[in-house]
Amino acid sequence: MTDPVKVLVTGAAGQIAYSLLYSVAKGDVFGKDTPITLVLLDIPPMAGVLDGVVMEMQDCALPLLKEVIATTEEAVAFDKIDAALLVGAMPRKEGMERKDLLAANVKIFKSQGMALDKYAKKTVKVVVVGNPANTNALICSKFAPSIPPENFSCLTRLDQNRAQAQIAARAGVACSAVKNVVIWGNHSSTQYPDVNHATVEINGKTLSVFDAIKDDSWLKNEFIATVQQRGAAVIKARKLSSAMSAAKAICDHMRDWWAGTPKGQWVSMGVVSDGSYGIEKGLVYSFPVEIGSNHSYKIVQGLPINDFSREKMDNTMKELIQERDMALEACN
Ligand SMILES: NC(=O)c1ccc[n+]([C@@H]2O[C@H](COP(=O)([O-])OP(=O)(O)OC[C@H]3O[C@@H](n4cnc5c(N)ncnc54)[C@H](O)[C@@H]3O)[C@@H](O)[C@H]2O)c1
Ligand SMILES: O=C(O)CC[C@H](O)C(=O)O
Repeated sequence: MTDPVKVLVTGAAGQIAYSLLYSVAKGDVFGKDTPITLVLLDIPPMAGVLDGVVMEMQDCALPLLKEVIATTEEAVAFDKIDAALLVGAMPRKEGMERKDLLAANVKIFKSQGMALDKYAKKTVKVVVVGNPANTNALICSKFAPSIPPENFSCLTRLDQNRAQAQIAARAGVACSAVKNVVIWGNHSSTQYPDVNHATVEINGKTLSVFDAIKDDSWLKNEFIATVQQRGAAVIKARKLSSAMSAAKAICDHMRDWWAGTPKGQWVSMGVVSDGSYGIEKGLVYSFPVEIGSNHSYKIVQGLPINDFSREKMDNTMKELIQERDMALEACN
């Protein structure tokens, strides 16, 4: 067995963490033979709940789980970590836009960026889940200047999974038959789920999504709106934001980052823009990425972008520029 991977989960007393911790600790993310040290961070009023979570982790009797460290102090939480799953933040309530959370949540990510800079390994891989996830990741990276910007990401895999599932249901196939759906931009209602480069396998034949679905109007309207509004629909129905599906998506995101993507397939991650596809440099924008075996990703290059896509990609970029400016103001 290899050395344990030290994994921090913030918001560890919250609802996403309750679904997430078990999957991480049983080997779904870092490999079935990789021992795990789990670090759980939450705020002091949640210390009692955190104790209960630790008891349950112990009671799962998981062979890969070497140690659980529960804390309410960032200096302890971020110490020499290999991976950070930054979930802890306020969730949106019905009627709020995700950017309404910005002022409250961005300060958490400034503080955690500084803690990453000071205490974490320089190779740490960070996924920001707390909303507004893209802008929180940007702030986190900005306040951790000693860690390479490419080590920061935000979660848009939930949007990818939602898009894939919608296409699969419409085509009457399993989700695994749908490949290379792209989520561009912000994890918000301006995101652009793009199926122009995606394929569906039906009866052994690989078809474009447009040929498989044969309903361009649905693909250009209802499909996009459903994916963009899915988070809000879940909040309306559950009176709580998505948790089980979010936890699954966090596992998918970090597993692929750790182990790499299959040849010819890409996944969507919010990453720091290098200017690809005309997206302003420095924004944390969701792109299609291919990931190698050494935990390093490349933004997929050269995808043809039609006018319909261009408008939607620019629209979600504009929202991210506004969020960035508001966040920087809130941090000062
Ligand atoms: N990017 C995505 O796809 C996605 C999907 C679902 C939810 N989310 C977001 O994830 C976040 C968490 O959602 P949830 O449903 O688990 O919320 P929750 O309220 O159930 O749990 C959040 C936890 O974070 C803790 N917390 C608050 N401030 C903290 C801090 N400074 N350090 C550590 N912990 C802190 C809270 O005490 C709480 O226990 C929300 O912002 C939500 O909007 C993002
Ligand atoms: O705030 C929301 O829209 C819901 C939480 C989450 O971002 C999601 O997509 O389910």
